[in-house]
Amino acid sequence: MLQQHGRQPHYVLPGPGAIAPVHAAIPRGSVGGGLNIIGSAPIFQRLLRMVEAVAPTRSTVLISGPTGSGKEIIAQLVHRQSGDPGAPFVDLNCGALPEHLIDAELFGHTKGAFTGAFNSRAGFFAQAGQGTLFLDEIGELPLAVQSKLLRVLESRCFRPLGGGDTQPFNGRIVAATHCDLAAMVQAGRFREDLYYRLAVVKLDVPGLDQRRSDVAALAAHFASQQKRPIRFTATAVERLCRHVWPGHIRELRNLIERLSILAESALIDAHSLEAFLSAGTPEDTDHTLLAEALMRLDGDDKLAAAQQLLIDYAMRIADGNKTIAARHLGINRKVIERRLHGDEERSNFARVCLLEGRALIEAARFKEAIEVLRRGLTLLAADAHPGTARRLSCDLHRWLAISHRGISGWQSAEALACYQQALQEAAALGDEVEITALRFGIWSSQLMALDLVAARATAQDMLQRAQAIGDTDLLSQAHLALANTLFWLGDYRETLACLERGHLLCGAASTEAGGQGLDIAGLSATFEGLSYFQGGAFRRARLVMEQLILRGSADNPHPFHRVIALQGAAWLACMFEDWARLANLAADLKTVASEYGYQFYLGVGQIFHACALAPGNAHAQTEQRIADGYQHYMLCEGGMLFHSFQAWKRGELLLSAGQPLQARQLLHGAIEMALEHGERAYLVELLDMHARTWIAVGDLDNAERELGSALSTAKALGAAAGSLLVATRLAQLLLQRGRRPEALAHLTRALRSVEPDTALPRFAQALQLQATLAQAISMPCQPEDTQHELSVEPR
Ligand SMILES: Nc1ncnc2c1ncn2[C@@H]1O[C@H](COP(=O)(O)OP(=O)(O)OP(=O)(O)O)[C@@H](O)[C@H]1O
Repeated sequence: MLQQHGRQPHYVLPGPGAIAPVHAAIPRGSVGGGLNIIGSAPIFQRLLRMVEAVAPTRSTVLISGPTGSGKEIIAQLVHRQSGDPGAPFVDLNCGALPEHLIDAELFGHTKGAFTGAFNSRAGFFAQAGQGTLFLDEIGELPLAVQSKLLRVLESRCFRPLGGGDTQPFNGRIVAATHCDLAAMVQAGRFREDLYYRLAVVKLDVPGLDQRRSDVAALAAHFASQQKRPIRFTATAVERLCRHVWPGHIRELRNLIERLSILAESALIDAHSLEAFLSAGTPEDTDHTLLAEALMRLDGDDKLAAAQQLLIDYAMRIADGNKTIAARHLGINRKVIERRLHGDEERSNFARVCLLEGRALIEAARFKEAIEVLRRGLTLLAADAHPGTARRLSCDLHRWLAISHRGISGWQSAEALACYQQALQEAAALGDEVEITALRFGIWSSQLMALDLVAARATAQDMLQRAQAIGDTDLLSQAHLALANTLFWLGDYRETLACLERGHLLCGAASTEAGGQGLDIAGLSATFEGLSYFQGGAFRRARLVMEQLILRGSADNPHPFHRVIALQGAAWLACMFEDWARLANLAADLKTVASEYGYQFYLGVGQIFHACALAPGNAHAQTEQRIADGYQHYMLCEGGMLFHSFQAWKRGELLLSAGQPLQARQLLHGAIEMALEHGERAYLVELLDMHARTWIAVGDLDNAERELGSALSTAKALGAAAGSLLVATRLAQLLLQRGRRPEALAHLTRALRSVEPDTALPRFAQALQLQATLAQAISMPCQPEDTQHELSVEPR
């Protein structure tokens, strides 16, 4: 966003009117600091000599002079001729900051100092360091802030909002004003003590009317800077020198810019100059054509639209200077102010809505966030500044998408529509960071639709963009997206490697929600733990589960983080077949999810709760509960993720309930779907369960064949936990068929590839079977041989 306040535009940070510092690093000893300051009039030369004398001292300086006369350029000169011109020059227009933000901008704030302070931020005093803090339009500073500024000048230290240590201020203050500060003191609108503190040295910049002899040189200087340089005839120069310049040097500079763009000839004579000097008299304009053009303006109220058009135009040619714009329009400055104020008000309210919405999302109050963010969008609809509106609209849509996703799951149609709208705005703004962040939303929809190939491509693209930008948050999000996708693709080893590359392994991940309203740390831990488990690193998987249980406890004040952690912990408890623990975790998950309206996670809770009843209380109704949880809550808008997991568990329940044919039918469909989509995360478990349906009906040949192919699949995927499951089943079958040595070989190999964990039923069972087999064929087993293959160590 560019902001023009009667000076060269400065880049403005995406906050309400905050002006980013301009850091001037000037080579020592450059004459005039390389600023190209023009002026040989005696009054101006006197000013330059004063600057030269005062600059090397650390004295506070007050610069006064009419708008556009060159106060800022003189402030820069003071800085550049000071002892340390390489230090920062921080430029702050006091009139451009909303009153409620001035404190935070000046003094900085700590994280959480106020609603919306998601991070701590250095203020302008801190940014100025040993350099210069230029306080332009100091007369606009509210009285309350004046006393705080006075305290800094007196004590030479300041304290950021929200606490923190007092910090020293070692820089220099240069203030400027076009107001008569002494008169303001008389009127009680400016603190007298502050006035004297600031005006230690006072520099008066003369208006152009006091240095007419410089007009020709200034005109030539600006003319030479134009893309199409122009020249003046002698009479034209003489006309320029006679002209009255209420906007002073800025007005002269703007006129020359206009001439360079619009004048027919590059040589300006007095005649062509006159038309530009008396701008605004449309004698030659065809009034009908003009009126017709105005009638075509957008909106119902053409009068208001025409007025806005004129004000925008006047502001543009006056370089943002309201006084000059008002003069161009022949109206009072207040009319312009009121008009602009209306637009700014709306933008500011929309911005407040954005901040409020974000705070509500942070507190996981998604429903309320949606209301507030929508209100912000309504306010924006009438905004007159397309750039500002677009940025705000993009932000509002992104956070709306996140809120919808929080409630209805990642495949929510509303969320998708909001992401798409935000992406359009970001593309129009050419904002690469935003475009990258928004790809996260697109990735999540692809993931939920089980379009894993596309999801992996999007995550990789996001990662490349994030690396090019070098943004830490984006890098974490991209690594999480890729790791998550790799897990579902069944590549557990790469999942862990990706989490490690993104510094997301347990303990390393930040506890922040991240820019996507997510719990990056909780989700990373979940996929880390699950990958360890599938890879047979049971000890490490248990450690992660314990951490997730802690994170999901009632001590965690953030409900959304709790839900994510409870989901991860329950998922792992389910894998470890720790039914008592799973029952508690699933119950907590359901309670928090229903209290805060997280439909998706309510479904997850219901599935895990049903799983916890297995295997003792298994019956067909329990299977129906899982199906319900999946259908009603998780499949919102057609999402299919989690499909293989729930089918595996439902198959198991149907089998335990004595319905092998139904189980086989269900599992068959699930295997087909998993193969079609490349969703291999639970493929081995599905194949194992499918083989069990053959055992249940006594068809051991088919069962043996299928267990053999399940074992090969597990090996190919590096699914050591799956191998153990299948090898045990195969060994039981082979034992039944009298092929003990073969059975023992399978079992020993599978046990070697996992970390020992006697609390895990499938491990204990395998170990016991191995002992039985070894004894039966009189061959001692060697459990101490066990070793596993995963190499990534936990943090
Ligand atoms: N002596 C000079 N030589 C060359 N250019 C100048 C000179 N003085 C001012 N200018 C140019 O004129 C324009 C207006 O100057 P500047 O912004 O410093 O005015 P100002 O008095 O600070 O304005 P405001 O009252 O809005 O703060 C700038 O583009 C600046 O570079």
